[in-house]
Amino acid sequence: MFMRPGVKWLRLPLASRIASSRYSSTNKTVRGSMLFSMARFHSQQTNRAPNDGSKPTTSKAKSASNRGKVLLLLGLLAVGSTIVSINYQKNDPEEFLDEKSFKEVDQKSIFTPDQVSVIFVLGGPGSGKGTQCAKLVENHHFVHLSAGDLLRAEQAREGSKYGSLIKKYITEGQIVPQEITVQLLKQAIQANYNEGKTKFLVDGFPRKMDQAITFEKVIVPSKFTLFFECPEEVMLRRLLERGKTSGRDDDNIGSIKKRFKTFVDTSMPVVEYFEKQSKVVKVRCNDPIDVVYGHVEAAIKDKI
Ligand SMILES: Nc1ncnc2c1ncn2[C@@H]1O[C@H](COP(=O)(O)OP(=O)(O)OP(=O)(O)O)[C@@H](O)[C@H]1O
Ligand SMILES: O=c1ccn([C@@H]2O[C@H](COP(=O)(O)O)[C@@H](O)[C@H]2O)c(=O)[nH]1
Repeated sequence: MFMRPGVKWLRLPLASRIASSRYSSTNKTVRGSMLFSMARFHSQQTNRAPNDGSKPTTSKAKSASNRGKVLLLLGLLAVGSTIVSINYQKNDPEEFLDEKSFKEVDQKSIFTPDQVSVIFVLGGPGSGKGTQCAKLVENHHFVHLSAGDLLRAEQAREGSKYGSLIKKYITEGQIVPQEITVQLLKQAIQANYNEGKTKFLVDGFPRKMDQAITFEKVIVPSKFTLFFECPEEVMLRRLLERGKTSGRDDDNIGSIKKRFKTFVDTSMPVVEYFEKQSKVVKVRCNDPIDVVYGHVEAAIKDKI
């Protein structure tokens, strides 16, 4: 019900998808121009007089008409091939970015990494992201932006046209369409930046490949990702405990199971994507809160 187009395609390794799509498109373009060259070559060949001194055997008119047909055929093939090439070029991650402004190829990010530093904080539901971010804020004066908190605030905001949609996605453990979340983050970062704040922990985001690509393209490339590794049974225990008082729509066993599945299927590919860029710092989170914080400090001390 909440599946969006392109999900299957996104399951393939990103690098190979980009590579294969670019390879195909380049090949098709090359093939298109090769056909034009072949047509030109054919035309040159048929216009040349035989070099044995004999007269051409066919009439001028017939030969011109045949040449015309061949050129037309080759021209059509070239045009068709170019169209195929353009369609191949569409088949890259940006195909899944729904909002026009997010698709603009030449769009520069609003901030450079020198102006604004963003650390993504990822980990399974209940792994302790929010808890550890609070400690980092105390000690390093980061601005903590939790994508989940921003969505819940938008859901609760009077007059929000997205309220019921957000509630549905959150209860189902699904990822809210990126346009909403990226926009909320963009506004929050911009507002803080206007007040002179430049260091951000973006918690629980990006949860899906399209978000990762859009955020880095439209707002700012991330510095690195802090990733909390935690066994599922530990996270389950913590969330059920939190659910006794949190009042969250998704801290119940039904939603928690769905969130775990979404985490594995949809969010882990994001971690793998950044890992390939050597931009992931992993922290073991199955220890008491202060011990985990010790791991966090040790892991990031040379990176902030
Ligand atoms: N190291 C820890 N040991 C025991 N309990 C913890 C630990 N870290 C966090 N908790 C508790 O587990 C619950 C979940 O923690 P927290 O809200 O920080 O996780 P989260 O990763 O931000 O979750 P979500 O993604 O669902 O928002 C909280 O009740 C918190 O107090
Ligand atoms: O980028 C995001 C982040 C979160 N969501 C939705 O919110 C809930 C709760 O997130 P927490 O980080 O656990 O507070 C999550 O399960 C998603 O449904 C999102 O859609 N996109």
